[in-house]
Amino acid sequence: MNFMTALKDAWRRNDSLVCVGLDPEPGRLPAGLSGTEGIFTFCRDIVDATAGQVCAYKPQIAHFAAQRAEDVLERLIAYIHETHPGIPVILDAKRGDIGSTAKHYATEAFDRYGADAVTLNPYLGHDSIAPFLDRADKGVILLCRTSNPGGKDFQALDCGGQPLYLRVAETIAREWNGNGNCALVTGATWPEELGRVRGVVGDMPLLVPGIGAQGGDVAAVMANGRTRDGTGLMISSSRAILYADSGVNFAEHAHRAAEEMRKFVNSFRL
Ligand SMILES: O=C(O)c1cc(=O)[nH]c(=O)n1[C@@H]1O[C@H](COP(=O)(O)O)[C@@H](O)[C@H]1O
Repeated sequence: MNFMTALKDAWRRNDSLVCVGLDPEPGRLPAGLSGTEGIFTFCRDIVDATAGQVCAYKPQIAHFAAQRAEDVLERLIAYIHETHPGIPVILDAKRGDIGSTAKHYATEAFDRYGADAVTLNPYLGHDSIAPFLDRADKGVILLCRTSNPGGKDFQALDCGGQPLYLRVAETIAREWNGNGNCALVTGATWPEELGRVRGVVGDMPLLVPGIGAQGGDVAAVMANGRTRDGTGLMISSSRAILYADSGVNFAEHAHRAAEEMRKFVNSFRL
């Protein structure tokens, strides 16, 4: 199914703007789980426990690749599609390279891993993103104003009277979104900037990491980022949900943390 349609359906069906980030850390797996099989079991149990609470999942590729667990990532995404159909999977890979290489990254994300959307770095410009944009059924989620402290080093630089991140947002909304498959990353730690981005991109979906472990403010994100119909956001949290508890009942605690976050976000929806 088309990523944008699947996302809108999941917002409605699960009444949720919450995205759970799947960032397995070998040193934080619950007792009894280890190795690449432990990573699969951990992520699978988190997914099964939270599938009713989310609008998307976002596995982060380095957390798998660093453990030589790319095959686990492939299996996990296939598992999500089979067991919880209709929940879009965003591969967080932040790719960006010249066109001839980018086409292989597009094949990797969409055909090897079977992701519905991928995060990308727009720094190399339009031709580096074209192989992804051409996949009209897939989501192309571009870094705009990232959540980390150093995000401002380049993103806030003056670009003809406006910060670079706003110019990025405008260009993507006006010139790159011919297939209607673009979204932007705007960190929860910069809610005012997120509001400025919303002001120039209309109803384009925003992926908003930085809630939970990075201390982002849900109320401010909602006030500045939600669209008129109370959607438009994929508010992502990884560590605060995955590691809500390290005991044998980790999945139950993850369920509770995701449900609390869903309800808290929804309290600011309309
Ligand atoms: O693209 C991302 O997902 C991303 C962009 C950004 O600006 N900040 C950011 O933290 N992320 C990712 O979102 C996740 C945040 O994890 P937590 O801080 O544990 O919720 C990590 O996987 C990051 O790589």
